[in-house]
Amino acid sequence: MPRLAFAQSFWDGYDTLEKPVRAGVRKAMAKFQALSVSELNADKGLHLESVENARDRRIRTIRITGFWRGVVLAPDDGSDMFLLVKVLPHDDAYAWATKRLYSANSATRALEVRNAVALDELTPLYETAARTAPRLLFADVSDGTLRELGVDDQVLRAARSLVDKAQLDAFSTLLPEDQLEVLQYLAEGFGPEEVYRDVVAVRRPADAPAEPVEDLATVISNTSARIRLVTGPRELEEILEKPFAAWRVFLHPSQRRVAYRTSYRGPAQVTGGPGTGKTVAALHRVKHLLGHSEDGRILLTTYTNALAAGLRDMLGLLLDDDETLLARVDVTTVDACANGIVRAKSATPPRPIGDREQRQLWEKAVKQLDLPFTARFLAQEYRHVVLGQNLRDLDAYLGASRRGRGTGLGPARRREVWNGVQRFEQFLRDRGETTHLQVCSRAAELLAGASAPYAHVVVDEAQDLHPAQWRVLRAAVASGPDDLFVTGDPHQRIYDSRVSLASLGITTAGRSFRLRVNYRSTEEILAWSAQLLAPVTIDALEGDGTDSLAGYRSLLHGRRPQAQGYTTRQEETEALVDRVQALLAEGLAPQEIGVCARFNLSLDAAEEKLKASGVPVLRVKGQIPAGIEGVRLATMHAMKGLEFRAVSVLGVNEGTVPFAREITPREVDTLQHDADLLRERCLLFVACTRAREALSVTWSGARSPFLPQAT
Ligand SMILES: Nc1ncnc2c1ncn2[C@@H]1O[C@H](COP(=O)(O)OP(=O)(O)OP(=O)(O)O)[C@@H](O)[C@H]1O
Repeated sequence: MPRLAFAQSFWDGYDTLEKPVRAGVRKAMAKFQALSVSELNADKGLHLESVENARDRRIRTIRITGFWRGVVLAPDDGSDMFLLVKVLPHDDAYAWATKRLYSANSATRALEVRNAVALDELTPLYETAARTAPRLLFADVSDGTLRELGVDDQVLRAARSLVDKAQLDAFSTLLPEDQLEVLQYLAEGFGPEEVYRDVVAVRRPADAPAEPVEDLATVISNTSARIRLVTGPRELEEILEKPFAAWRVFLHPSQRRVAYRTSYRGPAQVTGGPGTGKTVAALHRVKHLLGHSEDGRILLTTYTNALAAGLRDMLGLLLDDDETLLARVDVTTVDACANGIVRAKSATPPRPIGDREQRQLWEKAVKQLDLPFTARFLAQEYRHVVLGQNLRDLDAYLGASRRGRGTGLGPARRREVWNGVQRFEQFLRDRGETTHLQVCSRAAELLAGASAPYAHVVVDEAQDLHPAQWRVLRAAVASGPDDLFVTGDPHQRIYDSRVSLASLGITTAGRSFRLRVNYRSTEEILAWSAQLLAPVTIDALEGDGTDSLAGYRSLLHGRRPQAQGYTTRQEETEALVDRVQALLAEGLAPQEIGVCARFNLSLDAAEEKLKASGVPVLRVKGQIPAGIEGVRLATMHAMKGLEFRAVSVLGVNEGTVPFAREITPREVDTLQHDADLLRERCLLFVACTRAREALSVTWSGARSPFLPQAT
């Protein structure tokens, strides 16, 4: 009986195939499970036939419907594994099949595919131009090194003709996958040893023999990052029936390496730019940890309730809704977790108040005590210094370091601050209220004296957590192997939190990993968005040193983002309506389009105009109800964790982005001023990186100073 495997390329677009075509795929695939190899070859309906002039003699087509064909790689070496690689309309299928060549990578031993015809045609043209170029892209890397990294003759020749990264990008859809990645890493300036470690070693089977084995079945089973083997009819039915979420099955080797590492000796950290699959890695880690022991409980946290709801759904999908496993995982925010811990131990449940109410109490304290500070200054001092360091009395505050604060405070001034703090806390007690961070401090205290409730804690969106929240997480699990698994991106810090994880008893040294391949957005969207952060330095997730987006890239390509200014808000809104209409006409579903702005207020006009032109809309506040049609309208903060095929960011005006009122004046506190600006800049970055295929950024009047000059 033949065996069947699916290449990831098969799923690109599978979900958008029409029903009869999908039914045809199911019928054809069932034959691969029912017939012998010779029966398959003889089957009239399947019509498994070789392709004339194909570069790869193993390429076959099969009949799916009258008009659609499947492209299959068939074994010619006596092995029995068939690989379904594409389903396309008849002519496209033949055009695709003729040009492709599959081969085993000599270093990773995985199956790769290239457009051999296009490479042969283009390389001589680039070679001619390269002869007069002052510098070649891979001038510093020897042929020997490239070969050790798996680069073969045809790719070597192409690589030697490239002068810059833009040309490598132009070749990216033609080159074999692993070799392309090697070249991209080298082009980003990584040394050959790093490339070997991060691209080759993670894929190469541990027991790979010295000489590559060429039989198709072995090579296919070496390619788990891109190929899925089907083991039985039920599994076949399942993968063709369920909407296919590639992230459940195909992990990038760098994701697999971090998520399925048997055990870490202590806290582990995974960083990476937007869309690099950090959330996916965190979910797979939970799956791995569940398999580790029979009964340990796991806490999976993220920043907001809406994100937690999303994580819960994804975990259900990953664990096939296995109730026993799911019952062992608490998926929640740190605040909700802390609240539960405090509630369990006290007569009255904590009643945390929001930022606005806290601001009012600070104002009242300033007024009553006639303090020489603004309410905002006190609130920040309380957040960053008092709660940040968990200072409990005046002496502790008088002796505390105020690192990160931009104004010096002598002892007399500190006493005044402390009076304000006491008054603020008194107001809360009098009202029977508290704040989320106070609840966290209390929860950490309660946990300190008890046995830790969790065997493992997995943290997503870690960049936004406050030290008080980290204390809860630290206390929720005993220090030791696999205690904390933390994912986050410091470029996406949109709440004003500063932490040094080491000072909180969380050291990830030697257990820090980085993801670099973006699965969400096109390279054009990434490159454009990354420019927004080019002028600034970003502190590392763990609080020591800095982070960068070096090597961060996408394998997807598409149109360039549009950035456009308008004279009036009305014109900007009208242009938005036209853009949305055009996207809908292109075939996007309304819910695949996201529109966002700095404030809810700015979205009102857009909502009204879109509705008036007959476009269904849905305002996103918190969790999105599944299945409701409508273009999503959200603030930049609410965009966190979401993604859309097309995103329009509106009102990127001077005074709005950054929002002038949220920026501490430089003369009040220079460091806070810079931190506020950085937070707003990151917010714009987060909004833009939610786009998968199309991004448009607009403003009316003077544009935001964050937008690059060339825009
Ligand atoms: N191995 C994979 N195969 C296919 N798709 C993937 C893979 N990993 C991630 N994705 C997809 O890429 C997108 C981004 O993944 P994810 O949300 O995990 O990234 P992230 O790094 O957490 O992003 P952000 O920091 O921007 O929130 C999602 O649509 C996810 O399904």
